[in-house]
Amino acid sequence: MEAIVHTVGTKVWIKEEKEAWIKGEVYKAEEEVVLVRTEGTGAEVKCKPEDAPLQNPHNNRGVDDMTRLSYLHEPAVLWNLNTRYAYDDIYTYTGTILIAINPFTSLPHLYGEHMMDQYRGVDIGEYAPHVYAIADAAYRQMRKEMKGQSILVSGESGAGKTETSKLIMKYLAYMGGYSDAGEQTGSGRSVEEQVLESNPLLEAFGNAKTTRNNNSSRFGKYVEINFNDKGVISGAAIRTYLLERSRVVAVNNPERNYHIFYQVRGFKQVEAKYPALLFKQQLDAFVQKIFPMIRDNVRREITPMLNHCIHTPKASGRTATRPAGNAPAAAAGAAGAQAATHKSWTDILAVFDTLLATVKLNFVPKVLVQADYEREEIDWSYIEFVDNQDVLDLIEGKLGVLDLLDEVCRFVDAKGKDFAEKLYNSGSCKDSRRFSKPKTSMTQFIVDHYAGPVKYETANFIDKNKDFVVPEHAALLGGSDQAFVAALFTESGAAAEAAAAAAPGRRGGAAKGVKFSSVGSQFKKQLAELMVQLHAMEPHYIRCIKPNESGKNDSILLPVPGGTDSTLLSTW
Ligand SMILES: Nc1ncnc2c1ncn2[C@@H]1O[C@H](COP(=O)(O)OP(=O)(O)OP(=O)(O)O)[C@@H](O)[C@H]1O
Repeated sequence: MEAIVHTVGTKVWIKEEKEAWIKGEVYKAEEEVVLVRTEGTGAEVKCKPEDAPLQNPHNNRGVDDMTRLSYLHEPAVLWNLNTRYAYDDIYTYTGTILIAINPFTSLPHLYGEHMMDQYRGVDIGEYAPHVYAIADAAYRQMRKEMKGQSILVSGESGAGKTETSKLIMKYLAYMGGYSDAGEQTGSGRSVEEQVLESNPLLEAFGNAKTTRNNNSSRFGKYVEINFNDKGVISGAAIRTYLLERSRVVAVNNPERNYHIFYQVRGFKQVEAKYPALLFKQQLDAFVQKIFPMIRDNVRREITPMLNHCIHTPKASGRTATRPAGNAPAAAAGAAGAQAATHKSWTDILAVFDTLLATVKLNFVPKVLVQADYEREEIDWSYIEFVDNQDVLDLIEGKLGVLDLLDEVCRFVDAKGKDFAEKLYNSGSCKDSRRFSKPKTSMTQFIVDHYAGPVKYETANFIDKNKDFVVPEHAALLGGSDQAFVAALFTESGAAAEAAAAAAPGRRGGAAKGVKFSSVGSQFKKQLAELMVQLHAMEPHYIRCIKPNESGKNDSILLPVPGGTDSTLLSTW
């Protein structure tokens, strides 16, 4: 860090309660202390020189690469992003990392073929920062070095990851299009068409309105696009991570269930009200129209299930397991008909998972199948991350938070407080400097993440971690006259696994040799797998930022001085 030199007249930043940082000018400077007059209010502030970071030379539009800032510190970064955002310059580089600030409004001048053309083959930095520039750099590097590239898109919920990923996919489809891959997949549609068409399908079954985002993806996504040696798309695969399945049966107002329920219900309402309008159109045709990529046989099996879900009588009373809103209430089933209810739920869960898997299978070219087999051979031993290691140890290490959660989940009557107690008493947690117990609570715990401490409420952890099907349900579905449903619970052996997994819990303790399936353990495995893949590729980074909580294209919400919000309460 360069020495901070303050003299009379030096332009600086001063921390302020409401605005986070305001501009000021030094009017008296001593070795240990400076006196600053703030801009606008004219307030006089006395502080240490290091608490008055220097302003960068005047520039009304900010800089498009933050490594060009003479002074790189929090107020400089915030000011730069804020200034650019005011001009709808939502993209900014920090070296080769792209920062993308959600505009919360359509900016058509930024996208489309004419813009793709502009960024084609052009080095990063030559034109204004753009997501196309990152996609282009990855594409060109792949061709030049003949090496796999990855683009990591990160950010909090509602920051714009999904939209950014779609823009990348469009760009890559544009660059690597015109293949004859339709023949290859046997679907009559080219791979790039299928890649793009997969988005509405995945969003229908995997996205829902939450308090943070009206179109929140409730699963992680890894999209793999393969190119041949001519740079033409030859195949694609989508791997999904941890779909939030509990949402299907339990949603809290004002959140909603998965979009598909509302889409199909909308169709049914129109059909009921205007039968003449729809004429001979059926739900099946509707599903085919909006999701052309679902194979005919799968669609024919899924459609009646969706129909059945929509028509299951409304649940009464059991709000805890009842989705909010009318449409998905059908998914909760009738309270009086418990078996039917469970059938509905598990049907839907099966549909969800299978649809996501179907999208994947539709794309998979033979090379990838082999890669999948090879994947099974990978040794999932611990992968070392240099950064953040102690938090990772705490969460996914031996006898860490996830291990202990699995232990507790093996007992049928376990409650959140039992889990909390286990954490408080376990050496691996209580001895970690990243772990603490809130003084007054017996159900919460705090993890000190790199961005600050987060308080977790354990109440829902147990239910959300269980990932097995009750044996009766597995048996019921395995015997279904719907071949599609039956196959899910017989061919894959899921029924046997589910029965085994559920058995110990039902006896009130863990049995020897039983394969226990939990969301936490899957998470660990999938993450390890992802890291192996990413390590083999050249990474590119895009950091998405949600500028404010209102979801409006007005301002960047500046952080309040004092750092992170230590009272944030998270549930899993
Ligand atoms: N580049 C963009 N242009 C216009 N609107 C955008 C853009 N990026 C994001 N948005 C808007 O912000 C909303 C939220 O973005 P998005 O769904 O991509 O967030 P996310 O990071 O994927 O969130 P989650 O983690 O909850 O899935 C979008 O539905 C869209 O309205």
